[in-house]
Amino acid sequence: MTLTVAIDGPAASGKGTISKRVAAEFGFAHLDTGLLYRAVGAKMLAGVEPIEAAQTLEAADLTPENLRTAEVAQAASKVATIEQVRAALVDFQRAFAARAGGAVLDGRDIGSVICPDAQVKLFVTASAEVRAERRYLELAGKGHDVTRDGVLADVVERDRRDSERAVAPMKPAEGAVVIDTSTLDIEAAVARASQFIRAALKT
Ligand SMILES: Nc1ncnc2c1ncn2[C@@H]1O[C@H](COP(=O)(O)OP(=O)(O)O)[C@@H](O)[C@H]1O
Ligand SMILES: Nc1ccn([C@@H]2O[C@H](COP(=O)(O)OP(=O)(O)O)[C@@H](O)[C@H]2O)c(=O)n1
Repeated sequence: MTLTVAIDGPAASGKGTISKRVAAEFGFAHLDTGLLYRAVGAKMLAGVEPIEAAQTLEAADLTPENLRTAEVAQAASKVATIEQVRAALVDFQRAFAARAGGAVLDGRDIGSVICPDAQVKLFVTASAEVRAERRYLELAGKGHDVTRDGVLADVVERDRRDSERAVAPMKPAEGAVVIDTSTLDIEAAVARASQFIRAALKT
């Protein structure tokens, strides 16, 4: 069967972690759509015009390690406000979602715009302070030169830009279940998400 799981939510809420884990548990393919915007953002920082970058994006551009920096995240959220950038990425995401065997996509507009018919829609969130602390530990652990205040400011600024933009703003999709992970560890958050997928598989 073709089951689509849409997982949206703000920066560092844990949607990627949940997506990877449930994809492995249920044998679904996983697409981190944030990487598409990060790749376009990185190209803009390298001097390429963002719409052109989105229209010519290739698999080889999606190299997670150099894209997971605070600078690229900010650039991603800027290019993500451009309608033609978003439009250039729609077909790829929808084709991925329609894969036989099931797919999990995580991002900001998956349940609202990319896959409004997804059988499972989750909106994973947590307080800004909790999310910033998690992202700080992640980046500091990888040796990035970051401060707690700097990471919190980045997260708050991106959330504001992502939720206030005119095109495909971040928001819980109609029918989405909100999972607040502020007081949930990874195991508990994944268990919550799995429960909704299991229920959808039974229907
Ligand atoms: N429920 C949780 N409790 C504690 N840490 C978490 C939890 N979920 C995710 N993390 C950690 O927080 C960081 C950000 O998680 P990630 O899944 O990358 O978020 P997102 O995809 O929403 O940006 C990672 O280092 C991850 O291991
Ligand atoms: N479906 C998506 C995914 C990401 N994005 C944008 O891309 C940026 C980076 O996304 P991400 O998911 O990699 O960011 P994190 O939540 O991992 O910090 C976001 O701040 C959004 O501006 C989007 O607009 N739509």
